[in-house]
This record gives sequence, structure tokens and C-alpha cells, in this order.
Amino acid sequence: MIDTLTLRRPDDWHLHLRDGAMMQAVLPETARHFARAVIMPNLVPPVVKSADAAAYRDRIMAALPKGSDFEPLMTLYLTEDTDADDVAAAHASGLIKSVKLYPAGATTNSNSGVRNFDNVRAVLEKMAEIGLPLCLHGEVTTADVDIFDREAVFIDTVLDPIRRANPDLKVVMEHITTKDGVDYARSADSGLAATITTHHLVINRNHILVGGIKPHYYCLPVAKREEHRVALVEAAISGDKRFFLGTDSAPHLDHLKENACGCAGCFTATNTLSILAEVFERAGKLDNLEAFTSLNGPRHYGLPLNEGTITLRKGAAVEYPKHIATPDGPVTVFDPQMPLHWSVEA
Ligand SMILES: NC(=O)N[C@@H](CC(=O)O)C(=O)O
Ligand SMILES: [Zn+2]
Ligand SMILES: [Zn+2]
Repeated sequence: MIDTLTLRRPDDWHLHLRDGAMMQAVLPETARHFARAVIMPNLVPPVVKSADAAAYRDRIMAALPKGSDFEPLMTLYLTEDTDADDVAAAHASGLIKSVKLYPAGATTNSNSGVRNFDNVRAVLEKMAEIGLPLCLHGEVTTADVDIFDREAVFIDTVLDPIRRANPDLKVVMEHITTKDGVDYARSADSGLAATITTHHLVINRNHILVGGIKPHYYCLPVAKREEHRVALVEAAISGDKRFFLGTDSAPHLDHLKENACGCAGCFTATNTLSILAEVFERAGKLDNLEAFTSLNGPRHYGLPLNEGTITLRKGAAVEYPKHIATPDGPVTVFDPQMPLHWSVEA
């Protein structure tokens, strides 16, 4: 029986750190285990210009625990006013590693996102030219499309046309939640990849709705039917280079989730690696965990693999905090509803 597992240090290709006191509280949870993370730009106001990204990066560096060598990978929030030259300069200087597209209204703080995709054409063309990846929140927002269908409709009506118009554009489908997303990511041999979150490997829509509404399992894109969860697990454990980890760990204060209009997001930074090891072990694919957490992401982004390793050890059920404290109240850590046996060695 395998009871230790050494992995190249992992990266998180989709992470929300927020700002201020919240960032101070959640940043150690990621920096403890991960070497790098792509830091989502959906702050209020959003991280739109290169100067915003530079300032945000400085605030993250200042908030890091002493001695941490965690590296935030910055991204710009694409708006219809984004200037292609500002993006290109931010890329050339090494400040940003991607640009993030939110359809307006699709998710938390996405109101400055894109309504008319024609208005971002010049930026996308520039990105294709300079090799800068586009990350997308892939859901349409039209009221007449059912929330459970929004990812599949986005792929057909927005993503596929963008890729046809820009065949050289490198794309990351963020936090895919459906078999449709898996199949589409598999349809291209290069230039297209998808991140998968920890929680979407564990929950389906029953976790949110059966036996009373469970706000801590509500996130966007919303978890789908079991057959979609199974497709996500198959993709993640396959070792296929087109799939890698983006936790989408998204902290919200408990009182804002346990609310008549609860915020979307699951906070998984604390126990993500233990959960992933459990999922991969149950599938008999622990051998492919490193590809998912540490190899496929940097290869898609064209970044070096991390030096150094982390070790996971199997033993008695892992203890982890149920909440992270912030000055404004607690943030609930995602409960995978199963015992976890793999802990990350300090
Ligand atoms: N995933 C979520 O449910 N929420 C994210 C936004 C996002 O990634 O769409 C957040 O910022 O809270
Ligand atoms: Zn999103
Ligand atoms: Zn997110």
C-alpha cells in the first residue's frame, strides 16, 4: 500500500485572494502548499489596468507570511474599454500571465465584464499575436437560458466563435462543470485547456439542494448532475495535459453566504490537496495527481515547472479547521463530506 506521495510543488491556476483583511486571513492557506497561483481580478473595483495589477501584486507580496516564496501570477480583468497596448506592455514586462474574460453579470463582481464581444476583438487579436492566454468564465447570462445549461450554451455561442476567429489564441476554460466542457477541451490538440476545481470533483447539485438548501455548496458555475461530476473526475484523473487544477477557492464571509441572497463561492484552499489525494486514490489514479496539480498547468501557460516538492502522507483522518477567522467574521472551509486521510507534511 502506498502511504507517502511526493509531488513537485503544485500551482493553483484559479484563486480568489480578495484584498485587505480577507486577503490577510486566506493567503496563508494557499501559500502553505502552493508555489504559485493565478490571482483572480474580480475585486471591487476590478483589476483592469496594468497599474492596478502591479499595485495588487505589491499588496499580496506585503501580506505574505514571513519566509514564504509564494508567487502570485497576475491577470487583468477584460472590459470593453481595455487597451490592447496596456495589456501587451503588462505581458512584456512579465507582470501578467493571462487576461480574464467575465461575461457581464455571470458571477461575483462581473458587472464590468464584457457585454458585446465585438468590442474586445482588438485585445483578443493582440493576445493571440503575443501568446498571452485568455481565461474565461464560460457561462452565458441571458435570462432565457437555464442556469444548468449556461456553460454548454457559452461553448457553442461564444467560445467556439472566439476560437474560430482567433485560431492562435491560447485559451483556458476556467472551472468547467459539465461533460460538454470536458468534451470541448478534448476537441483541440493544442492551445486549449480547462481548469477543474476541487469542489466540482466532489459535489453534484444534490449536495446543494437535497435536505435543505446548503449555501456553502453554492458556487458558479453551479454544480451539475452526477454524470457531469463523473466526467470531471475522469478528465482530472486521466493525466491528459489539457486538464489541471484551478481551485477557484472563493472566500465569502459566512453571513453573506448564509443569506437570503447568498454569495457564490466555495472556500477550499485549506484542504484542497487532501481532498484531491482522496479523489485520485479512490479512482486508483494517485499516479496522475502530480500531472493535474503540478505539470499540466505550467506546460499550458508556457511557464517553468516548480522546483522543490511537497509530501503527502496517509494516516488517520486529517484534522483541518472548519472555519478561517477574519476580523469581519468566519469563512467556512469546504466540507467534502468524507473523511480525508492524506495530510501535507509541514
Ligand atoms: N466561483 C464562484 O462561485 N465565485 C467566484 C467568482 C467566479 O469564479 O466565478 C467569486 O469571486 O466569489
Ligand atoms: Zn468564474
Ligand atoms: Zn473564480
